Amino acid sequence: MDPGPTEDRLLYTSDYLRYGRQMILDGFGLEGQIKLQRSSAVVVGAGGLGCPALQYLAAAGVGHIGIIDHDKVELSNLQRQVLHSEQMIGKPKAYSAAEAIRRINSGIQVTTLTEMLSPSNALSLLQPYDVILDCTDNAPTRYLLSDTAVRLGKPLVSGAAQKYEGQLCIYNLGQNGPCYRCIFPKPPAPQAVGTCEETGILGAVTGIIGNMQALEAVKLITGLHDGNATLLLFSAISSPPFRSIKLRARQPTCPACGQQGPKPHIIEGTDYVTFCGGARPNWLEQGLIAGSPGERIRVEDLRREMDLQEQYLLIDVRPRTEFGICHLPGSKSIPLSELLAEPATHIPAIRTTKIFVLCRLGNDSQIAAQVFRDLDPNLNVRDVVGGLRAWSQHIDPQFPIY
Ligand SMILES: Nc1ncnc2c1ncn2[C@@H]1O[C@H](COP(=O)(O)OP(=O)(O)OP(=O)(O)O)[C@@H](O)[C@H]1O
Ligand SMILES: [Zn+2]
Repeated sequence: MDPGPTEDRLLYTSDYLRYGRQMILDGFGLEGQIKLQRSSAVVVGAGGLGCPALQYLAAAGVGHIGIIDHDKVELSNLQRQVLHSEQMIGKPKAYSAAEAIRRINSGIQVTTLTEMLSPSNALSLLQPYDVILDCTDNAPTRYLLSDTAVRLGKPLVSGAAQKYEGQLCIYNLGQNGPCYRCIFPKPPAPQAVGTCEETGILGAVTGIIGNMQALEAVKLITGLHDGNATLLLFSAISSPPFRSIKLRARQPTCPACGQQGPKPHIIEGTDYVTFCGGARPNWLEQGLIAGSPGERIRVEDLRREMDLQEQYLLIDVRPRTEFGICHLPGSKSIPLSELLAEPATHIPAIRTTKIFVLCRLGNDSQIAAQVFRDLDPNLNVRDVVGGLRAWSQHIDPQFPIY
């Protein structure tokens, strides 16, 4: 039985072995390990970025790790959210991640929170931690985290990843480091930011950024960080894949961290969703309610039309890559982007009695149907409500949802 640390043996005996490989590094040493052990870090979002970040923070021996995530594990998460497993589908991500990192390191304290971070709880939930990691996926939470980090005077290690690309930055670093608002004073339009579900993401890309978030946190805690704020840009398909931009200093006029000091009640008084342009539309629901009835067709009716053996044309307007994943038999691929670029070239091919336009969720198909109507008002065009997702839900459960 290891009696535990003493005055001249500051770690458990087994911890000298466990952490020896990093303790022998110049600039790290026993001192670095003790700093890690006495430190705390909170990871907001236990998804694609949060999982690898948590894995390395736990393995390195950060003494207290907080995990905040309100979501549950889904099958589509497992491609990149590497702490979760098939057995954990349906369970809260915070618990799943906590269990996984406790298996890696039983010597650390792990606190889980299954609440959504919001203006009313952010200060109290993040206050106990030395370093905050932003591993979330939406603009309102990014601004909220930044304002909270400024108010609490803590560094915010922020990661983002989409498609083949990633970004990494530490905000509110030291005395002069800018906050997220300094660099991005205006949020992007809600329709300009897609979720991983909409835009796609390669798992290893989130792995790279999430690992680097853990690395930056370890550097901050152990004093290895040089204190310079830079924005690191990564693209898996560019050469070279990494670029680094030196960030300007804190903006004197910034409402969060500027010279006037934070605007009073900036956290409590901000509706972050409205600030970021309002709630993102629920595309699926929107697809189910928009449009006039004569211009739309439900999947059940499409099925009947297809069975009638009459002439019809079924146009799938998803990108070709998605068409290549799965499509309905007999459907013709005309990607929306190609249709919008050169509408007229597609018109001769579609002079058929009935034209049905289809996409993944039922939104792009509405745009495409309108393009056809604008080209020729006599065309009998209807878009398929709810798209292929609805086809899978109501007609053919074997048709893949992705
Ligand atoms: N305000 C918030 N409070 C707590 N957790 C948050 C907040 N905003 C986002 N998250 C969490 O951040 C994580 C982001 O990870 P990621 O985008 O990889 O997962 P996802 O949302 O499950 O992905 P997908 O878009 O494929 O469904 C999610 O688990 C999400 O629940
Ligand atoms: Zn600022």
